[in-house]
Amino acid sequence: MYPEESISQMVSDGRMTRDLPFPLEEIGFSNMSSSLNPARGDHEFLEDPPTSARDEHLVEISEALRTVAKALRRVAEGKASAQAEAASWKRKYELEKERNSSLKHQEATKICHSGSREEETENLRNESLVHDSSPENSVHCCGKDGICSHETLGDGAVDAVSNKQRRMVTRKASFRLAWGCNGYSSGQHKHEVVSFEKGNITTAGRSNKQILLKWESQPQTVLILAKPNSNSVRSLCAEMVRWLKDEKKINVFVEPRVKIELLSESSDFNLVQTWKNDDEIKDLHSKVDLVVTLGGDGTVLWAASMFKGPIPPVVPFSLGSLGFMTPFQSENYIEYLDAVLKGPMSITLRHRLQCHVIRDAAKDEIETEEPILVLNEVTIDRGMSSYLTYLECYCDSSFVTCVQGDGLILSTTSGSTAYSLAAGGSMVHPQVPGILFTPICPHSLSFRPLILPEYATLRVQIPLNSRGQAWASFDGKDRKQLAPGDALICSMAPWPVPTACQVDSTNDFLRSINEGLHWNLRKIQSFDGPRDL
Ligand SMILES: NC(=O)c1ccc[n+]([C@@H]2O[C@H](COP(=O)([O-])OP(=O)(O)OC[C@H]3O[C@@H](n4cnc5c(N)ncnc54)[C@H](O)[C@@H]3O)[C@@H](O)[C@H]2O)c1
Ligand SMILES: Nc1ncnc2c1ncn2[C@@H]1O[C@H](COP(=O)(O)OP(=O)(O)OP(=O)(O)O)[C@@H](O)[C@H]1O
Repeated sequence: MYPEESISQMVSDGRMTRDLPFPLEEIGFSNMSSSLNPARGDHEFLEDPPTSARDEHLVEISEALRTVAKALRRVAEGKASAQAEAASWKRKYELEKERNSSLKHQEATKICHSGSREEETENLRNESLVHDSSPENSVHCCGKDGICSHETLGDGAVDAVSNKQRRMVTRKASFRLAWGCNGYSSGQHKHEVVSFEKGNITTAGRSNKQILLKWESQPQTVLILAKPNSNSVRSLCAEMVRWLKDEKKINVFVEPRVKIELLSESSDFNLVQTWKNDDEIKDLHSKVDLVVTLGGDGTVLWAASMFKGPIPPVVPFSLGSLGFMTPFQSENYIEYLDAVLKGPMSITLRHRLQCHVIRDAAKDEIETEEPILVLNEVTIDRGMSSYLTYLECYCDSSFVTCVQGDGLILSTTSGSTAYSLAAGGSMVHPQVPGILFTPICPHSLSFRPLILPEYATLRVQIPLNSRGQAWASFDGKDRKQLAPGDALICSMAPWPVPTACQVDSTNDFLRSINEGLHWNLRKIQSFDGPRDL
């Protein structure tokens, strides 16, 4: 392929270096082509170098080129040993390049970095490779639709061949993480949770940090929602309205029923605001800074159900029997409300589920214009039917299972301590994002509850061959009949319910399960008895 007599010609016309697998300039043989002067007969050294070198540099070049030329000839002849030689030259080139690059950056790094020697070496190694112009590193990362791993890793392995304890550098393929949301690429908000360290995925921050709400301007308007038919609630409500108006100069909204009750007590409550129809309720979120609930968990659910979109922070006062979501004691309402109105306050962002019912008759059409939002759960059960429910369940496009039993609960983590708990589901901290999938009395020994990720979309289908109907209920209310062929679609809603904490999310949650549910209550075993010595 390369006849010996033509090598000098190939050097002078550039073919020799063009066909090399790497540029010789990069291992220190700079300006090789220009150093060779055919007119002077330099290229003739290649075949017959002089015993006394005219120029040290040219001797170096000629030796290198003779070796390469030999290797190339043998490669052309298909000899395995020549391939190994070429590979060894390539390897030398890579090591040389790495060394040069390290040396080049060392001075600069000495000035810029004050880290340890190991860190410096690691940084240099990474830096030299990141700045490599090879195709896999030339991809520009950190685009707007995701995050990239654009770092590389020195693996620290010892090069046994050279036996020089050189650390080999392996290249780690870069990649991009992108978050899809209903077909759209988005998720910049996820960047705080995931990062890359030397190309490896790590969690940089977690979402379990306590959330604080700080007012940027003074709250002006409070909506009070009160449990009906309770004398204690009625009298506390009247007292609270007076205090808010007289002491705090705050506008107060109450439900029309409550306004009538207040007015029957005194005309002083004339200035309390209310609404006339459901359309006005839709605008409440833009008028109200804070919602106060007086009742039990059901009143918190009631408050959440009034807001089909964004909902202002809720301060739940306990006037019920359990009060899992109502950490504030009504006796101390002045102290608590004072602190809340001043801020900052810890809040729990309680996720809600949004549900759509799709009728077989109107496939692909959503029955209600607005989704039904639930704070606790949506339940699909057998209602009055005496047959087993038969529900086909899908998570995104994957089949999950068939539920044959009394029904299925799709619950938020806030609802995990309500119906789902009674059906055998786990108790989950309300700040954990997820959807609980809990069967009700499944007629199967192996059916255990699941917790699915918060981004999942669940579909519960009543098969056409189901023997009975099913009923869906939303936070225990608004029952809807589902006929064979109908489906319920459920996913995380974009509007969580921010509820004020008495201490913080975790403290309030643990206090509720201990004091409300008497979780793991057991007498402590006495020391008085047999024990390890
Ligand atoms: N077998 C059961 O446990 C069962 C049956 C039906 C409904 N429920 C629950 O009742 C809820 C409706 O509540 P309601 O007050 O309108 O009805 P309700 O008056 O019948 O009260 C139900 C009970 O559930 C408690 N509860 C509600 N939400 C809770 C939560 N997130 N964590 C812990 N306990 C909670 C309430 O304090 C109350 O004691 C439904 O969302 C459902 O979760 C439970
Ligand atoms: N403002 C309201 N208007 C209409 N119904 C309400 C209102 N507040 C609460 N309810 C309903 O009243 C019922 C009981 O409310 P809640 O759970 O708050 O009281 P409770 O049953 O005494 O307390 P607990 O749930 O702690 O036992 C619930 O079904 C709830 O939906």
